[in-house]
Amino acid sequence: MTSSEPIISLKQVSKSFGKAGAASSYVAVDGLDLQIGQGQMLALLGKTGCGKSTIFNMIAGLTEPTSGIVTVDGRNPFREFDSFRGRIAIVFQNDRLLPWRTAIQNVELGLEMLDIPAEKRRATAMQWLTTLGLRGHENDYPHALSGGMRQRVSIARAFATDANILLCDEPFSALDEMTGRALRAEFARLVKQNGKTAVFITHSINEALEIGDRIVVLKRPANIAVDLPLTAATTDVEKEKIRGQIQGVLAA
Ligand SMILES: Nc1ncnc2c1ncn2[C@@H]1O[C@H](COP(=O)(O)OP(=O)(O)OP(=O)(O)O)[C@@H](O)[C@H]1O
Repeated sequence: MTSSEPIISLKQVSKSFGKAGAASSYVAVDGLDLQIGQGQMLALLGKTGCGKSTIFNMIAGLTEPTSGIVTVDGRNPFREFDSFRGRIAIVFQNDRLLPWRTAIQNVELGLEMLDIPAEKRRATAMQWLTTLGLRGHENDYPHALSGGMRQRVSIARAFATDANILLCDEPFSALDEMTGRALRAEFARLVKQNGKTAVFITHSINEALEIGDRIVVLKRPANIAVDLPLTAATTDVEKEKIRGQIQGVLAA
């Protein structure tokens, strides 16, 4: 696959909950066209309930669209769910670490599911914990770690599986401003350095402007309101214009 081909593709995708046409049927995603290129860092913004998580669930193959086509790497993530094992990692707002496992055992979890031998598991987990600045804390249990450290463990867990797609659901929003800012800058660097494709849901325009190289703002039901590319050459003045555009959509 060349870098110009989308690794994630949603074509005319709709998702309703409840029986189609019934009074209780609810349209969460409405004819969405979204192509995401390999190596892209896409920030997904939108008012609460506009369908962001539903989009993630369809990309991750956890739910099937009511109509339209979702492909990841050219394949159907719902119907071929098993073939995506270890290829897509999800990072949540809450670190979702298992409290009875140490930091390193939590990072090893995804590798255990992929049947990686114990020695290789340990080495890979340790390498990612070290990269995330947690060397010396590998045998700590989650309760002994700060919120920022726990989120570092969950990011190490996502990278350790070698998944080439990272779906991040507000991964830094539960952290204080300084911790969140430092971690997201590091996360963005690691995504680029390791050639991952990342889609992250955020409610923060600052966060989207800081680390996104594309910002998609959704209206409700989920469809694209604006689709804004950012490059290293995007100036602060242009970013302020983009901020205004996003605020306008979110206020509508
Ligand atoms: N399993 C479900 N059954 C019925 N309705 C659902 C289901 N999942 C989501 N919805 C509805 O679909 C809409 C979109 O939900 P979704 O969780 O995707 O939004 P979101 O943009 O991620 O919201 P938030 O920003 O609050 O996390 C909401 O109105 C929600 O109530």
